[in-house]
Amino acid sequence: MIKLAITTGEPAGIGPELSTQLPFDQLFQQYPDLHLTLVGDQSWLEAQTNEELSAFSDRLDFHHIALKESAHHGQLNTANAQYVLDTLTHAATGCMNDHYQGMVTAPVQKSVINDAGIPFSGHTEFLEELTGARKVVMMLATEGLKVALVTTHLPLRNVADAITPELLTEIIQVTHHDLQRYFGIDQPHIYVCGLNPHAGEGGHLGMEEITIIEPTLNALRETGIQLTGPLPADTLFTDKYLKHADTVLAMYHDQGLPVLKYKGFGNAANITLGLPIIRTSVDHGTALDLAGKGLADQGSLLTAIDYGYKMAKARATRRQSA
Ligand SMILES: NC(=O)c1ccc[n+]([C@@H]2O[C@H](COP(=O)([O-])OP(=O)(O)OC[C@H]3O[C@@H](n4cnc5c(N)ncnc54)[C@H](O)[C@@H]3O)[C@@H](O)[C@H]2O)c1
Ligand SMILES: N[C@H](C(=O)O)[C@H](O)COP(=O)(O)O
Repeated sequence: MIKLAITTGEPAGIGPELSTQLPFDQLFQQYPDLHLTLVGDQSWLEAQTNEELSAFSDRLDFHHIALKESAHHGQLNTANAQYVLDTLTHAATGCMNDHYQGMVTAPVQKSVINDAGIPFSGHTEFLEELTGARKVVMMLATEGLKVALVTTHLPLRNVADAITPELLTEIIQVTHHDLQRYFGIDQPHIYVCGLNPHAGEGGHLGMEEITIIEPTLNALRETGIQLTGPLPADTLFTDKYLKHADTVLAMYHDQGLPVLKYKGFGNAANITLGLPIIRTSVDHGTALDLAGKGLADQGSLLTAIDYGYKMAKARATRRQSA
Protein backbone atom coordinates (compact mmCIF):
# COMPACT_ATOMS: atom_id res chain seq x y z
CA MET A 1 0.00 0.00 0.00
CA ILE A 2 1.08 3.58 -0.65
CA LYS A 3 -0.37 5.55 2.25
CA LEU A 4 -0.50 9.29 1.71
CA ALA A 5 -1.54 11.75 4.41
CA ILE A 6 -3.45 14.77 3.13
CA THR A 7 -3.15 17.71 5.49
CA THR A 8 -6.35 19.66 4.95
CA GLY A 9 -4.85 23.09 5.53
CA GLU A 10 -6.32 26.36 6.74
CA PRO A 11 -9.82 25.44 8.00
CA ALA A 12 -11.38 28.67 6.67
CA GLY A 13 -9.94 28.17 3.19
CA ILE A 14 -10.63 25.80 0.31
CA GLY A 15 -8.42 22.96 1.60
CA PRO A 16 -11.14 21.14 3.58
CA GLU A 17 -13.63 21.06 0.70
CA LEU A 18 -11.00 20.12 -1.89
CA SER A 19 -9.76 17.26 0.28
CA THR A 20 -13.20 15.82 1.00
CA GLN A 21 -14.72 16.33 -2.46
CA LEU A 22 -12.01 14.44 -4.32
CA PRO A 23 -13.26 11.91 -6.91
CA PHE A 24 -12.35 9.03 -4.60
CA ASP A 25 -13.90 6.31 -6.78
CA GLN A 26 -11.80 7.40 -9.73
CA LEU A 27 -8.65 7.90 -7.65
CA PHE A 28 -8.77 4.46 -6.08
CA GLN A 29 -9.30 2.87 -9.49
CA GLN A 30 -6.43 4.81 -11.01
CA TYR A 31 -4.06 3.96 -8.12
CA PRO A 32 -5.02 0.45 -6.97
CA ASP A 33 -2.68 0.48 -3.95
CA LEU A 34 -3.37 4.02 -2.76
CA HIS A 35 -4.63 4.72 0.74
CA LEU A 36 -5.47 8.25 1.86
CA THR A 37 -5.68 9.68 5.36
CA LEU A 38 -7.34 13.08 5.74
CA VAL A 39 -5.67 14.93 8.60
CA GLY A 40 -7.81 17.54 10.36
CA ASP A 41 -11.00 18.08 12.29
CA GLN A 42 -13.22 15.20 11.19
CA SER A 43 -16.55 16.94 11.85
CA TRP A 44 -15.52 20.08 9.97
CA LEU A 45 -14.17 17.97 7.11
CA GLU A 46 -17.24 15.75 6.84
CA ALA A 47 -19.42 18.86 6.78
CA GLN A 48 -17.73 19.95 3.52
CA THR A 49 -19.10 17.11 1.40
CA ASN A 50 -22.43 15.47 0.61
CA GLU A 51 -20.70 12.19 -0.11
CA GLU A 52 -20.75 9.39 2.46
CA LEU A 53 -17.01 8.98 2.92
CA SER A 54 -17.39 5.86 5.03
CA ALA A 55 -18.20 4.07 1.75
CA PHE A 56 -14.44 4.18 1.05
CA SER A 57 -13.38 3.09 4.53
CA ASP A 58 -10.95 0.40 3.30
CA ARG A 59 -8.96 3.04 1.39
CA LEU A 60 -9.77 6.31 3.16
CA ASP A 61 -9.67 7.30 6.79
CA PHE A 62 -9.28 10.33 9.03
CA HIS A 63 -6.69 11.31 11.54
CA HIS A 64 -8.77 13.58 13.74
CA ILE A 65 -7.20 16.69 15.21
CA ALA A 66 -9.74 18.96 16.88
CA LEU A 67 -10.12 22.60 15.90
CA LYS A 68 -9.55 24.92 18.84
CA GLU A 69 -12.55 27.03 17.82
CA SER A 70 -15.29 26.52 15.21
CA ALA A 71 -14.24 27.32 11.68
CA HIS A 72 -16.15 29.57 9.28
CA HIS A 73 -15.53 29.79 5.55
CA GLY A 74 -13.43 32.78 4.63
CA GLN A 75 -12.89 33.92 8.21
CA LEU A 76 -9.40 33.53 9.59
CA ASN A 77 -9.03 32.83 13.29
CA THR A 78 -5.67 32.93 15.04
CA ALA A 79 -7.03 30.45 17.62
CA ASN A 80 -6.79 27.73 14.94
CA ALA A 81 -3.23 28.47 13.85
CA GLN A 82 -1.66 25.83 16.09
CA TYR A 83 -4.24 23.29 14.82
CA VAL A 84 -2.91 23.83 11.29
CA LEU A 85 0.66 23.23 12.42
CA ASP A 86 -0.42 20.16 14.39
CA THR A 87 -1.78 18.61 11.19
CA LEU A 88 1.59 19.16 9.51
CA THR A 89 3.52 17.76 12.45
CA HIS A 90 1.35 14.65 12.54
CA ALA A 91 1.79 13.97 8.83
CA ALA A 92 5.52 14.67 8.78
CA THR A 93 6.31 12.54 11.82
CA GLY A 94 4.09 9.81 10.37
CA CYS A 95 6.19 9.94 7.22
CA MET A 96 9.43 9.87 9.18
CA ASN A 97 8.42 6.68 10.96
CA ASP A 98 7.04 5.10 7.77
CA HIS A 99 3.40 5.09 8.83
CA TYR A 100 2.79 7.20 5.72
CA GLN A 101 4.79 6.99 2.51
CA GLY A 102 4.25 10.68 1.77
CA MET A 103 2.30 13.80 2.65
CA VAL A 104 0.25 16.02 0.37
CA THR A 105 -0.54 19.44 1.76
CA ALA A 106 -3.61 21.57 1.13
CA PRO A 107 -2.94 25.31 1.48
CA VAL A 108 -2.29 27.13 4.73
CA GLN A 109 -2.62 30.84 5.41
CA LYS A 110 0.85 31.98 6.41
CA SER A 111 -0.34 35.36 7.70
CA VAL A 112 -2.76 33.99 10.32
CA ILE A 113 -0.09 31.70 11.75
CA ASN A 114 2.23 34.70 12.11
CA ASP A 115 -0.64 36.79 13.50
CA ALA A 116 -1.01 34.10 16.16
CA GLY A 117 2.56 34.87 17.20
CA ILE A 118 4.15 31.82 15.58
CA PRO A 119 6.90 32.64 13.08
CA PHE A 120 6.09 30.71 9.91
CA SER A 121 7.15 31.38 6.35
CA GLY A 122 5.86 28.24 4.63
CA HIS A 123 5.58 24.46 4.67
CA THR A 124 8.95 24.24 2.94
CA GLU A 125 10.86 25.95 5.72
CA PHE A 126 8.71 24.39 8.47
CA LEU A 127 9.40 20.87 7.19
CA GLU A 128 13.10 21.58 6.70
CA GLU A 129 13.35 22.41 10.39
CA LEU A 130 11.01 19.68 11.63
CA THR A 131 12.77 16.88 9.74
CA GLY A 132 16.28 18.22 10.37
CA ALA A 133 16.97 18.30 6.63
CA ARG A 134 20.24 19.96 5.71
CA LYS A 135 18.85 21.97 2.80
CA VAL A 136 15.55 21.78 0.99
CA VAL A 137 14.51 23.14 -2.39
CA MET A 138 11.09 24.36 -3.48
CA MET A 139 10.28 23.07 -6.94
CA LEU A 140 7.00 23.49 -8.78
CA ALA A 141 6.20 21.12 -11.60
CA THR A 142 3.65 20.99 -14.36
CA GLU A 143 3.51 19.11 -17.67
CA GLY A 144 6.57 20.27 -19.62
CA LEU A 145 8.12 22.59 -17.02
CA LYS A 146 9.78 22.32 -13.63
CA VAL A 147 10.99 25.41 -11.79
CA ALA A 148 13.17 25.22 -8.68
CA LEU A 149 14.01 28.24 -6.52
CA VAL A 150 17.25 29.36 -4.89
CA THR A 151 15.43 31.57 -2.38
CA THR A 152 11.84 31.04 -1.27
CA HIS A 153 9.75 33.19 1.07
CA LEU A 154 12.08 36.12 1.43
CA PRO A 155 11.39 39.83 1.04
CA LEU A 156 12.74 40.95 -2.33
CA ARG A 157 15.00 43.45 -0.58
CA ASN A 158 16.94 40.56 1.01
CA VAL A 159 17.24 38.30 -2.02
CA ALA A 160 20.54 39.47 -3.48
CA ASP A 161 22.37 39.18 -0.16
CA ALA A 162 21.00 35.68 0.39
CA ILE A 163 22.49 34.29 -2.82
CA THR A 164 25.89 33.01 -1.79
CA PRO A 165 28.14 30.37 -3.40
CA GLU A 166 27.37 28.04 -0.47
CA LEU A 167 23.58 28.36 -0.84
CA LEU A 168 23.67 28.06 -4.62
CA THR A 169 25.90 24.99 -4.41
CA GLU A 170 23.61 23.22 -1.97
CA ILE A 171 20.45 24.10 -3.90
CA ILE A 172 21.89 22.77 -7.16
CA GLN A 173 23.24 19.61 -5.54
CA VAL A 174 19.89 18.84 -3.89
CA THR A 175 17.99 19.55 -7.12
CA HIS A 176 20.34 17.37 -9.17
CA HIS A 177 20.16 14.54 -6.65
CA ASP A 178 16.37 14.52 -6.29
CA LEU A 179 15.73 14.78 -10.04
CA GLN A 180 17.71 11.56 -10.27
CA ARG A 181 16.17 9.99 -7.16
CA TYR A 182 12.50 10.68 -7.75
CA PHE A 183 12.13 11.50 -11.44
CA GLY A 184 14.45 8.92 -12.97
CA ILE A 185 16.49 11.53 -14.86
CA ASP A 186 20.02 10.10 -15.06
CA GLN A 187 21.85 13.28 -16.03
CA PRO A 188 19.57 16.21 -15.20
CA HIS A 189 20.24 19.35 -17.18
CA ILE A 190 19.55 22.42 -15.08
CA TYR A 191 19.15 25.83 -16.72
CA VAL A 192 20.03 28.65 -14.34
CA CYS A 193 18.59 32.17 -14.42
CA GLY A 194 20.67 35.22 -13.72
CA LEU A 195 19.62 37.44 -10.86
CA ASN A 196 19.75 40.79 -12.58
CA PRO A 197 18.12 42.06 -15.78
CA HIS A 198 19.97 40.64 -18.81
CA ALA A 199 21.96 38.47 -16.40
CA GLY A 200 23.81 41.56 -15.25
CA GLU A 201 24.69 42.96 -18.71
CA GLY A 202 28.36 42.12 -18.31
CA GLY A 203 28.49 43.69 -14.85
CA HIS A 204 26.76 46.95 -15.82
CA LEU A 205 23.45 45.88 -14.27
CA GLY A 206 24.73 44.03 -11.23
CA MET A 207 27.75 41.92 -10.33
CA GLU A 208 26.21 38.78 -8.79
CA GLU A 209 26.44 36.81 -12.04
CA ILE A 210 30.18 37.48 -12.31
CA THR A 211 31.16 37.25 -8.66
CA ILE A 212 28.84 34.47 -7.43
CA ILE A 213 26.78 32.60 -9.98
CA GLU A 214 29.31 31.92 -12.78
CA PRO A 215 32.12 30.71 -10.50
CA THR A 216 29.71 28.47 -8.57
CA LEU A 217 28.32 26.93 -11.74
CA ASN A 218 31.85 26.36 -13.05
CA ALA A 219 32.86 24.58 -9.86
CA LEU A 220 29.76 22.38 -10.01
CA ARG A 221 30.32 21.55 -13.68
CA GLU A 222 33.68 20.12 -12.61
CA THR A 223 31.74 17.63 -10.47
CA GLY A 224 29.75 16.43 -13.48
CA ILE A 225 26.50 18.35 -13.04
CA GLN A 226 25.05 19.61 -16.34
CA LEU A 227 24.38 23.31 -16.00
CA THR A 228 23.61 26.03 -18.51
CA GLY A 229 23.63 29.66 -17.46
CA PRO A 230 23.36 32.09 -15.93
CA LEU A 231 21.00 33.17 -18.71
CA PRO A 232 18.76 36.25 -18.79
CA ALA A 233 15.57 35.08 -17.08
CA ASP A 234 13.24 36.83 -19.51
CA THR A 235 14.37 34.76 -22.50
CA LEU A 236 15.35 31.58 -20.67
CA PHE A 237 11.66 30.73 -20.43
CA THR A 238 11.32 30.12 -24.17
CA ASP A 239 11.13 26.83 -26.04
CA LYS A 240 14.64 27.18 -27.42
CA TYR A 241 16.00 26.54 -23.93
CA LEU A 242 13.10 24.83 -22.21
CA LYS A 243 13.08 21.89 -24.62
CA HIS A 244 16.53 20.93 -23.27
CA ALA A 245 15.93 21.80 -19.62
CA ASP A 246 14.98 19.19 -17.03
CA THR A 247 14.43 22.04 -14.63
CA VAL A 248 14.90 25.79 -14.55
CA LEU A 249 16.53 27.23 -11.47
CA ALA A 250 15.17 30.70 -10.65
CA MET A 251 16.88 32.96 -8.16
CA TYR A 252 13.72 34.05 -6.37
CA HIS A 253 10.03 33.24 -5.95
CA ASP A 254 8.48 35.70 -8.38
CA GLN A 255 11.16 35.24 -11.02
CA GLY A 256 10.14 31.63 -11.60
CA LEU A 257 6.69 30.95 -10.23
CA PRO A 258 4.63 33.38 -12.34
CA VAL A 259 5.90 31.64 -15.48
CA LEU A 260 5.16 28.19 -14.07
CA LYS A 261 1.71 29.24 -12.88
CA TYR A 262 0.92 30.97 -16.18
CA LYS A 263 1.67 27.70 -17.92
CA GLY A 264 0.13 25.30 -15.47
CA PHE A 265 -1.94 26.89 -12.68
CA GLY A 266 -4.44 24.27 -11.58
CA ASN A 267 -2.36 21.43 -13.00
CA ALA A 268 0.88 21.96 -11.13
CA ALA A 269 2.30 20.71 -7.85
CA ASN A 270 4.76 22.09 -5.37
CA ILE A 271 7.37 19.51 -4.40
CA THR A 272 9.89 19.89 -1.61
CA LEU A 273 13.21 18.39 -2.63
CA GLY A 274 15.91 17.48 -0.12
CA LEU A 275 13.60 16.22 2.64
CA PRO A 276 13.98 12.75 4.15
CA ILE A 277 10.24 12.37 3.43
CA ILE A 278 8.04 12.88 0.37
CA ARG A 279 6.01 16.07 0.40
CA THR A 280 3.95 17.48 -2.42
CA SER A 281 1.42 20.29 -2.37
CA VAL A 282 -1.03 22.33 -4.36
CA ASP A 283 0.09 25.25 -6.53
CA HIS A 284 -2.43 27.66 -5.00
CA GLY A 285 -3.28 29.29 -1.72
CA THR A 286 -6.26 29.29 0.59
CA ALA A 287 -8.54 31.23 -1.81
CA LEU A 288 -10.64 32.61 1.04
CA ASP A 289 -12.82 34.32 -1.57
CA LEU A 290 -13.98 30.92 -2.85
CA ALA A 291 -14.18 28.93 0.39
CA GLY A 292 -17.45 27.09 0.91
CA LYS A 293 -18.84 28.09 -2.48
CA GLY A 294 -18.02 24.92 -4.39
CA LEU A 295 -16.03 26.92 -6.97
CA ALA A 296 -12.49 25.78 -6.17
CA ASP A 297 -10.74 23.75 -8.86
CA GLN A 298 -9.40 20.35 -7.75
CA GLY A 299 -6.81 19.99 -10.51
CA SER A 300 -3.78 20.94 -8.48
CA LEU A 301 -4.64 18.71 -5.53
CA LEU A 302 -5.06 15.80 -7.94
CA THR A 303 -1.71 16.68 -9.54
CA ALA A 304 -0.05 16.82 -6.10
CA ILE A 305 -1.48 13.40 -5.22
CA ASP A 306 -0.22 12.04 -8.55
CA TYR A 307 3.32 13.33 -7.95
CA GLY A 308 3.28 12.15 -4.32
CA TYR A 309 2.11 8.68 -5.33
CA LYS A 310 4.65 8.33 -8.14
CA MET A 311 7.50 9.57 -5.97
CA ALA A 312 6.54 7.08 -3.26
CA LYS A 313 6.42 4.28 -5.84
CA ALA A 314 9.85 5.28 -7.18
CA ARG A 315 11.29 5.19 -3.68
CA ALA A 316 9.67 1.82 -2.93
CA THR A 317 11.09 0.35 -6.14
CA ARG A 318 14.53 1.73 -5.31
CA ARG A 319 14.41 0.24 -1.83
CA GLN A 320 13.33 -3.15 -3.16
CA SER A 321 16.19 -3.30 -5.62
CA ALA A 322 18.80 -2.10 -3.08
N1 LIG B 1 0.59 25.54 -0.58
C1 LIG B 1 0.26 26.54 0.23
O1 LIG B 1 0.08 26.34 1.43
C2 LIG B 1 0.10 27.92 -0.33
C3 LIG B 1 0.41 28.23 -1.65
C4 LIG B 1 0.24 29.53 -2.11
C5 LIG B 1 -0.25 30.50 -1.23
N2 LIG B 1 -0.54 30.16 0.05
C6 LIG B 1 -1.10 31.12 1.00
O2 LIG B 1 -2.47 31.34 0.67
C7 LIG B 1 -2.84 32.63 1.11
C8 LIG B 1 -3.55 33.36 -0.02
O3 LIG B 1 -2.60 33.55 -1.05
P1 LIG B 1 -2.90 34.25 -2.44
O4 LIG B 1 -4.13 35.10 -2.32
O5 LIG B 1 -1.63 34.84 -2.89
O6 LIG B 1 -3.16 33.05 -3.45
P2 LIG B 1 -4.43 32.12 -3.71
O7 LIG B 1 -3.92 31.00 -4.55
O8 LIG B 1 -5.14 31.75 -2.47
O9 LIG B 1 -5.42 33.01 -4.59
C9 LIG B 1 -5.01 33.64 -5.79
C10 LIG B 1 -6.17 33.62 -6.79
O10 LIG B 1 -6.33 32.31 -7.30
C11 LIG B 1 -7.66 31.83 -7.07
N3 LIG B 1 -7.57 30.41 -6.72
C12 LIG B 1 -6.72 29.86 -5.84
N4 LIG B 1 -6.90 28.55 -5.76
C13 LIG B 1 -7.88 28.26 -6.62
C14 LIG B 1 -8.53 27.02 -6.99
N5 LIG B 1 -8.20 25.83 -6.47
N6 LIG B 1 -9.54 27.08 -7.91
C15 LIG B 1 -9.88 28.27 -8.47
N7 LIG B 1 -9.30 29.45 -8.17
C16 LIG B 1 -8.31 29.43 -7.24
C17 LIG B 1 -8.20 32.67 -5.91
O11 LIG B 1 -9.62 32.72 -5.91
C18 LIG B 1 -7.52 34.00 -6.18
O12 LIG B 1 -8.25 34.72 -7.16
C19 LIG B 1 -1.55 33.31 1.59
O13 LIG B 1 -1.48 33.21 2.99
C20 LIG B 1 -0.46 32.48 0.95
O14 LIG B 1 0.72 32.50 1.66
C21 LIG B 1 -0.38 28.90 0.52
N1 LIG C 1 5.52 29.52 -2.74
C1 LIG C 1 4.41 28.64 -2.89
C2 LIG C 1 3.54 29.05 -4.03
O1 LIG C 1 3.54 30.22 -4.38
O2 LIG C 1 2.82 28.22 -4.54
C3 LIG C 1 3.56 28.67 -1.64
O3 LIG C 1 3.68 29.86 -0.95
C4 LIG C 1 3.64 27.49 -0.79
O4 LIG C 1 4.87 27.38 -0.16
P1 LIG C 1 5.05 26.25 0.93
O5 LIG C 1 4.87 24.96 0.23
O6 LIG C 1 6.41 26.45 1.45
O7 LIG C 1 4.01 26.50 1.97
